Amino acid sequence: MDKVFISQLHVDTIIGVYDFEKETKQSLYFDIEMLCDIKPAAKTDDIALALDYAKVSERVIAHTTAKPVELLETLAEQLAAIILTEFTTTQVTIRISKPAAVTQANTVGVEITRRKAC
Ligand SMILES: Nc1nc2c(c(=O)[nH]1)N=C([C@H](O)[C@@H](O)CO)CN2
Repeated sequence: MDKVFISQLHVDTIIGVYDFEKETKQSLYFDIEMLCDIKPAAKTDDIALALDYAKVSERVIAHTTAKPVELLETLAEQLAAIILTEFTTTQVTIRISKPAAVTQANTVGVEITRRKAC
């Protein structure tokens, strides 16, 4: 199966468990892989038949900045459900990195893979 991907999409937003995290935006980075068949788009050279990574990126930014949540897990599950519902992909993998969360680490985060229900 083919993939459309988004690498290191940067979004500043309110996210976190602790009180101090509810006042200042922090950086998140998203890596997203979406399984799909790219042949219809390739054959026709038509963006309407493509899984549009720009539209997915806009949707991820809009949702991530709309309503704060505490856990990266919550955000990852919400975004996976949105992408599987609104875009023509059968499986999505979302990795969210929060580099400022643990000073001793380069970055930390979560990764999930979810499939469209049959
Ligand atoms: N598995 C997770 N662990 C932690 C999260 C999280 O979202 N998922 N969040 C925090 C805090 O918000 C942290 O980022 C503050 O340093 C801690 N652990």
